[in-house]
Amino acid sequence: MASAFDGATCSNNKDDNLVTYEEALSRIRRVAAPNHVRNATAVNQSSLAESTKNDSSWKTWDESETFTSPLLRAVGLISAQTLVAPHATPEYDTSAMDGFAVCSASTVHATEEHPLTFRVVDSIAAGDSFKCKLSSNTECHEAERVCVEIMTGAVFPENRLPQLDGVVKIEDVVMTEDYFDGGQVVSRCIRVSQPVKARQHRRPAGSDFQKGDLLIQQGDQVQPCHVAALASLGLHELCVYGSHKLRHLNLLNTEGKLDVAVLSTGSEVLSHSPPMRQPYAMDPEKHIIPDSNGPYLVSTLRQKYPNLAVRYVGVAIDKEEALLNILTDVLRSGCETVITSGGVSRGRYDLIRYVVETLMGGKVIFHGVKIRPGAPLLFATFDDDSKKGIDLTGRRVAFFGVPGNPVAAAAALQFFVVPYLEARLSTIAQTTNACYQLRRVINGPPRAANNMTMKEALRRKPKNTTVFWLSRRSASDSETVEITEDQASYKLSGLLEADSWVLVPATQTEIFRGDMLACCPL
Ligand SMILES: Nc1nc2c(c(=O)[nH]1)N[C@H]1C(S)=C(S)[C@@H](COP(=O)(O)OP(=O)(O)OC[C@H]3O[C@@H](n4cnc5c(N)ncnc54)[C@H](O)[C@@H]3O)O[C@H]1N2
Ligand code: MOO
Repeated sequence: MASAFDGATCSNNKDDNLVTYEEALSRIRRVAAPNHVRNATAVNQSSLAESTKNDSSWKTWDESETFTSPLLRAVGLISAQTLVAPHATPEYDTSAMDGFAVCSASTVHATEEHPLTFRVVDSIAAGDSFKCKLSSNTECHEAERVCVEIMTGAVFPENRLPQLDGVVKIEDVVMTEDYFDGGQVVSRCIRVSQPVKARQHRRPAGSDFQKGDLLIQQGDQVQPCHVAALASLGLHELCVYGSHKLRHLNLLNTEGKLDVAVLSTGSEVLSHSPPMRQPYAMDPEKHIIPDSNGPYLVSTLRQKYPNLAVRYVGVAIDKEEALLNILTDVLRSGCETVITSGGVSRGRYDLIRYVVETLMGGKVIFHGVKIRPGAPLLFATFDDDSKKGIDLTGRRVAFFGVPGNPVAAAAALQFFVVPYLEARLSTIAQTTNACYQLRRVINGPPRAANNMTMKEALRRKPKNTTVFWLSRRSASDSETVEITEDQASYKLSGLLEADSWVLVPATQTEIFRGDMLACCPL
């Protein structure tokens, strides 16, 4: 099969194909329009009554009893334990971008007119440990003019080539390949035409959680952000208050139907469901990270839409065939919406678009949005008339390929998947007279998006880009919100700090104290 990375040179198509947030939303709403309604998913009044009954029972937990709940079932319950991070994350320094690790000091004289050439000596995928192909007597100065291809999330080659301290993005280099007569590639080089800053695009070990950081406190009501944080540290269960009877209350009656399937992707990612653990993870040489996106996406959707059947499918490795097989099975299983996380940016193993579009005949509606975080988002559809047709029995399936970084995945869920599902559910309700309960009420009525006053001025933001900031509503003034400190799209600690998102439109470049901005709860 052709690789998504074929071609001797890499074009610099940067942001050319990105759509605006507004355009992306309008395309999403068009896909959710009434002519593609599957009646079978409509929920009738009696199941609504059933789930409402369950909701009220949730409030009657008994503090004299506790039980151990699987994390994915613990949302809404009250934690009976205080848990802290058992170790730091990331465990190693990792790359924030798909590109090339270079010695930043050796790039200071790089210019457009005089680009510097670096020989690519190896490639590190996320999860891989670095086995340098250079001979053991390679001198440091030689290492300054070599580079290592590195993927987002891959560990820096610190042990063997510590000089390679920063990363230049793949779209910021020109790649060349030299061939033998027989057409075989003998060496690959990159040309760098601007200086790389020391430690550029590098995520330091321990910059998300430090060992001992608080994850959840006894008495906290468990939220999806707790699920993500605990899952990212390899925790699968939580002791919660209540009787064992509660264990079954959040298993809603969705038997026989599947509306949303959630699949995480990445060879470095370890499935949250123990039976699905891939053999890859058993290799002690690999740098494995636990899946936190799958648990976050599933628990958020189950919390928001208790009447939808949301299934965690597990993890697929970054191989075309593995992705094709598992996605084909998912489509055949009758779902209406598929959400994958990871594999949509520019790395050698970012195969989602290739598999969806080229191997499965999906129609790409957009790939790349002028937003932060979450820019590489992919939205596609599958219809019965797709060229590589899998029989969808009349369904149109919406496909969201959300980016792998956890905060980017959370933003994509909130600002793209949720509007799609809301449009879809109201469409179904209108056309079938079915009644949907859109949100579970745990603590009072659903918290809607509204305008909030900014507590502080905000640094400049990129032009022409819509930004979703994690924020916290003021404890003393319910109309005021502030942007939380130290946000980055790989930091789950940022999600734990926040309780809402603030949306800064593309047209606004500066935010002053007292400005009003749209804010919606996490
Ligand atoms: N050269 C470029 N590199 C990257 C760009 C870019 O524009 N040019 N965009 C960056 C942005 S923005 C994002 S967001 C990420 C998205 O990348 P992918 O969707 O391809 O995701 P991966 O590379 O597979 O993973 C990214 C990151 O997230 C971690 N990850 C993935 N899945 C999970 C999971 N289920 N649970 C927890 N963490 C997960 C993964 O290990 C990586 O660290 O691309 C940037 N790169
Ligand atoms: O890590 Mo990326 O910035 O979506 O947002």
